[in-house]
Amino acid sequence: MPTISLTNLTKCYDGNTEPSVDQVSLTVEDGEFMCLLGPSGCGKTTILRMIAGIEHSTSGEIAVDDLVVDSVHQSCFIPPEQRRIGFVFQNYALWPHMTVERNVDFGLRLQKVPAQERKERCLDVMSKLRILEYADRYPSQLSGGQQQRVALARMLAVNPGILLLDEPLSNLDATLRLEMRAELRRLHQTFGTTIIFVSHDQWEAMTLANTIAVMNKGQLQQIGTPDEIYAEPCNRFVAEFIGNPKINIVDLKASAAEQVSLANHIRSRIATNEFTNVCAIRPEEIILTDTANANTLPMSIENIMPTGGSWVIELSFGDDRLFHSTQSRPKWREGEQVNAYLPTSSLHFFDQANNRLVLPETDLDYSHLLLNSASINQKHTNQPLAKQA
Ligand SMILES: Nc1ncnc2c1ncn2[C@@H]1O[C@H](COP(=O)(O)OP(=O)(O)OP(=O)(O)O)[C@@H](O)[C@H]1O
Repeated sequence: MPTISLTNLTKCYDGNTEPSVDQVSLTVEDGEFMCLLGPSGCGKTTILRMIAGIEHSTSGEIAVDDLVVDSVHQSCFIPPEQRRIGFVFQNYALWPHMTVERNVDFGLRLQKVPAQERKERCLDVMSKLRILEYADRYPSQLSGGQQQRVALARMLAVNPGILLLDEPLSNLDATLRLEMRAELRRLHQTFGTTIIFVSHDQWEAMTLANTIAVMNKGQLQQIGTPDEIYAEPCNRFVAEFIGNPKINIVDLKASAAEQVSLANHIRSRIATNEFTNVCAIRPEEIILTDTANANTLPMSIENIMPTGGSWVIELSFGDDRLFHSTQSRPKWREGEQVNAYLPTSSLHFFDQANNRLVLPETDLDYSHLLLNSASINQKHTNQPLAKQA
């Protein structure tokens, strides 16, 4: 299967002041399942359309294996039909007057594949996608998920080296989406096709892709495995975009020196420097305990929100709010005090330009913050916390 390389790929639509895709460079390896992930309007579909050849680039280059398929600089543009790339759109546009089998057969007929081979390939792909029993039905007689599978079958029948999927699950309900995700994973394992998948749904991207490319405002932010992107976001945008509930952000520069705040205590325990702007911690990384120790901070439980199988707990410390998430039923009630541990290794730091900073490892020792409930009740008075000996 082919490899796709984008080098400084840029697209400026006529009349727009900002590029929709801005100097994007990435490689999609043979057999990889990559997801382009980012908020609406960040340029994901435009990249897909340029790879398919439906849109011309403004500058930069697209190569499939060693063959340049789009480069203004080299005056080269290979038309879509010669790229061996299949494209499944958000609305999968089946031919309404053709049966399922005729729809699946469509691309093979265009390629003038002999009748017997066409029949065999259609049967094979319909059976793999479990739509054989609907072969004689028309699209209007199928559910959304079944139509989706027909659209995929139509693409796979022509055996494209590369499959481009533009939010193909966006029109489906939650149950069907889940089924189709499993279907897509199976499909990728069975056919080994190189897939580029566009989504603005981080859950979809994390569960499906081998590699995620996070985009924002036309620019590539980070590329890596789902684990890498989650565990080591390269900037604040990626940290906040990935993760549900969202990562907690503590502005290290916001509070006055004498204020009771997480910022002050993190700053007093970690060797931050003048570049350190914000600290972040994922909700599930906060550990809550009954017993205070040298490494815990006293917090109040403001809210406990069940989300079905897990819980989100809103905590307060002084004027700061943190969200904790857990899959264990909380044993505390709203209004109670709890001790929170923020492991040093779970803290992320970002500079003024919002880029990730790696600070020297320091133990977060909160021993001077071991407060009794009386002192935590002072939280809204902005009194400095008494240090324990
Ligand atoms: N034909 C066009 N002419 C002018 N601007 C366009 C055109 N197509 C897209 N754009 C602009 O380019 C930017 C990127 O659009 P694109 O559709 O690639 O984003 P996206 O990340 O796929 O968004 P979504 O998730 O909403 O589909 C947007 O600001 C959009 O308005």
